[in-house]
This record gives sequence, structure tokens and C-alpha cells, in this order.
Amino acid sequence: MLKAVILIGGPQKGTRFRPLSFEVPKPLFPVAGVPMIQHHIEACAQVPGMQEILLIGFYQPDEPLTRFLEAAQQEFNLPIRYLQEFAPLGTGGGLYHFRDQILAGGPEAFFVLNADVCSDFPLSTMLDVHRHQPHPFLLLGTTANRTQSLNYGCIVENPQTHEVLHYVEKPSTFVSDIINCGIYLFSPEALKPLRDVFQRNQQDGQLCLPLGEDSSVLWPGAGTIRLEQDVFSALAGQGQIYVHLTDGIWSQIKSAGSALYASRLYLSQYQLTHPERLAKHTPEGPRIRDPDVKSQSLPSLNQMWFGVFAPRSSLLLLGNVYIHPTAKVAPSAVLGPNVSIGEGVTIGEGVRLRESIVLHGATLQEHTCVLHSIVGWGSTVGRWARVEGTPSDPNPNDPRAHMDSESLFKDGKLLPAITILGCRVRIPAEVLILNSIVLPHKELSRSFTNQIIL
Ligand SMILES: Nc1nc2c(ncn2[C@@H]2O[C@H](COP(=O)(O)OP(=O)(O)O[C@H]3O[C@H](CO)[C@@H](O)[C@H](O)[C@@H]3O)[C@@H](O)[C@H]2O)c(=O)[nH]1
Repeated sequence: MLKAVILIGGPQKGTRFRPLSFEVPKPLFPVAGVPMIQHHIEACAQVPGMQEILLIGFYQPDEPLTRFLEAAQQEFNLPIRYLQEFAPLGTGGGLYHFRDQILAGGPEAFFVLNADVCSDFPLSTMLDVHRHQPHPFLLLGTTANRTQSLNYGCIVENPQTHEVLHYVEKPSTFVSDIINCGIYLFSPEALKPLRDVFQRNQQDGQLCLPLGEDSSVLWPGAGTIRLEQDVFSALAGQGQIYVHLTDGIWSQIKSAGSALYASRLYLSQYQLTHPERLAKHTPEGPRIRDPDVKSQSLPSLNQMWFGVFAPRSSLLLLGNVYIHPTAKVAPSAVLGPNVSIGEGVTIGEGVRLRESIVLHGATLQEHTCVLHSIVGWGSTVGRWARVEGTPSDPNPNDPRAHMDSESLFKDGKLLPAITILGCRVRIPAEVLILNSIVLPHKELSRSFTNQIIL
């Protein structure tokens, strides 16, 4: 019997995700048409013997989270519960605090997944590796280039045995090009070192108490455990931690730009895992062209952008596109590649939409052009307006490159990035919004370039 824990963090986390995290908790932000953590849950539910999935975090169990849990339980026919930490306990504190719930029923092992990663989650392979040679900790690792490796946990392995010999969390100088994916398989024994850290923290905290304070009271900081520094770094080289290397898809989801990139990865994976989620060609429905196939006659630039010069009776789709069944899309729109259209969205005639996410209830009026952008819930983009961002994808010439999720600013200036319209933003007709972030409920009256509109 197996379990899975998803670490979803809380409202103080995900600040790089603003303004999108104002509306829904970041783990529920839709990536490729479904909430970010639904991808995790789907992967866990497919592992034979999965008994229960626990979400651990410090969000208030508000309505969107509760509704999501109820729907997910029904869909996957598994108990999926939310366990709320009384305070942020770090990546390991919640695992120790809720150890009884995790170990209830005697699981053979449990997966631990960071919520803010996108992956093909090779969980069954990890389970095979674990069963072949059980150890307390099995980490999923991938490779990164030297510069980017500094943003992750870095792993030095024994290449023959795959034992983790050395682990440094976000080092300041190069340590290894193998990085921690934030996807683990732990055996029940893994909780013992967490207990040791907890007890050590408790003792250290008591030593710091002012004279006369009641030392039997639990020191509040004792509950915080950093899985990476307190456990992986401390236990590396002692035969307890192993790494399984993957070359499958993997990316962090820290910023809105990385959500767009993750959406592309998941949409391309849908071809294998969920073909039914991709909008398809039917005789009376959308026409699809693969943007990579040169021999096909692609539409002209004007057709691509405006779709008005060659009126069509069916929608033109380029590459992978997700369209929620309740969305209304005009037949002369041109969508894709990498487009996700949410529930109740309206897309007008002649709209051109690529590399973008359009969220629940938004409206793109006739002939708008939206590129490399996220259009927030209930926002409206007026006729002939152009909303455009700059892609911030990993370097395509470096197979080990990942997304840069660095700061939005450099030298006090907003770096060019995707354009984000917060919820219920109104963009008037015939304006240009370029490389900008528009906060929720703004009604713009003119064009903006490279600005955060507060
Ligand atoms: N329940 C809970 N979850 C938390 C807490 N703090 C963080 N998390 C969750 O734990 C995950 C890791 O969060 P961060 O602390 O922001 O770490 P990171 O910068 O993403 O780095 C981690 O992930 C990388 C891979 O994406 C790793 O490379 C790195 O080593 C580390 O594990 C996220 O899913 C986050 O929501 C907490 O106090 N409580």
C-alpha cells in the first residue's frame, strides 16, 4: 500500500506568481486546462496500490480548495485530504507533524511531491527502483547547466550505486549539474531523521529561552524542518539517500512565465496521456495544422494574425490547444500553438491567440491578437487590441537549460516578460499592451509598454 503527500505551501509563498495568486491559491492555478496539482494527483492515482493522497500546506481551507478536493476525490475515487499546518513548517515540518496520518494503515512507502513542479512524474519507475533496493530516501534528479544549477538543490552521486554522497541546497558556487526535482519516494524510516531534527531544534530552542521561561512549553520554531538542508545535506554519504535520474519533462513553476512554459510541456504530453483534452480536427469542427510540418500550406501572416482575409467555416488550430467544453470560440479565430482556454471564455471572430492562457470567463473581442500572455479571470480585451509579451523560455540550444525564474526587475527596470492581465481587467479597443503586468480590476484607457499598472 502506498500514499502520496503534496507540499502545497501557503499564501506567503508564490509571491512571484502575483497578481495571479490573488485570485486562486497558486497550486490551483490552471496549467494546460487543469489545476497545477491535478497533474500530480493524476500521476499518483495511476500508481497501483495508491491508497491516499494528502495535501499539506498552510492555506486556510477556503472554498476553491475544498471544492477542488471534493471534485478530485470523486474523479479519482481515492481519499484526498488537506492537512493544514498551524504555521509554515518548512518542507519537512509538515511531514513530521502529520506523521501519524501519513503512516496510518502501514504504507510500504510514500511519495512526496513539491506542488510547484511540472513533470511527467515517473513514479512507477521510482517505485521499481525502491523495491529493487529499498532505502529511506529516493530523490528524483535531472540535469541543469552550471549557472542554473545554483538555483536548485545540487546532488553529487556515486555514478555506480546512485547513492547521494553530497547535497547542497542552492549553492553559491558550482557543485554538481544534477539537481533535485522536488519529487521523492520515502520509506517509513525516513521519518526517524525528521524526528531527530525536531528534537534537536526543540533542545536548541530551549537553550535560547530567557531564564524563568517554562521549558516544557513547545518552542514554536521547533516544528520547522528544512528537508533539504536539515535532512538531505546532513545524511548525504551515509547510505540512506539515493537518486534516480530522469530525462523526462521537468520544470519549476515559480512565475507566471514558467506556468506558460509548463502548460506547453503538459499540452505536448497530452498527445500520449490525454489525447481527449486536445482540441481536435473534425469534419465540421476545427482544422488542425502541425506548425512543425513545413510541407503543409500554412496561412499567410495576415491570416495567422487576424484571420480575416480568408474567411473560414472552421476554427484553425496550430499545434496543441486546450479548449474547455463551455468556451465559445468563433470559427474564424486562429489558435495555437500552446493555448489553453478556460471555462466560459468567449473568443470573437478573427482573434489570433498563441502561447497564452485565457482564464475562466474572459472575453477576447473580435480581431484581438494575444501572444505570450495570460488573460485573467473575467477580463475583457476590446476589438483589434493587441496584448503581447516576450517569451522567457529556456534556451532551446541548451538541452540542460531550465526556466529562469529570477526577479521581475533589473536595475530598477521591469524585464521584458510575458504580459499578465489580472482578474477583471478591461482593455479598450485598438490599443497595445506590451510586456506589462496589469493588476486586477483595472480599466485601461490607452496603450502601455513595459509597465506594471497598479
Ligand atoms: N506544507 C508546506 N509546504 C511548503 C512550505 N514551504 C515550502 N513548501 C512547499 O515546498 C515546495 C518547495 O518550496 P520552496 O521552499 O519554495 O523551495 P524551492 O525554492 O522550490 O526549492 C525546492 O524545490 C526545488 C525543485 O523545484 C529543488 O531543487 C530544491 O532543492 C528544493 O527542494 C513548494 O511546493 C512549496 O509550496 C511549508 O512551510 N509548508
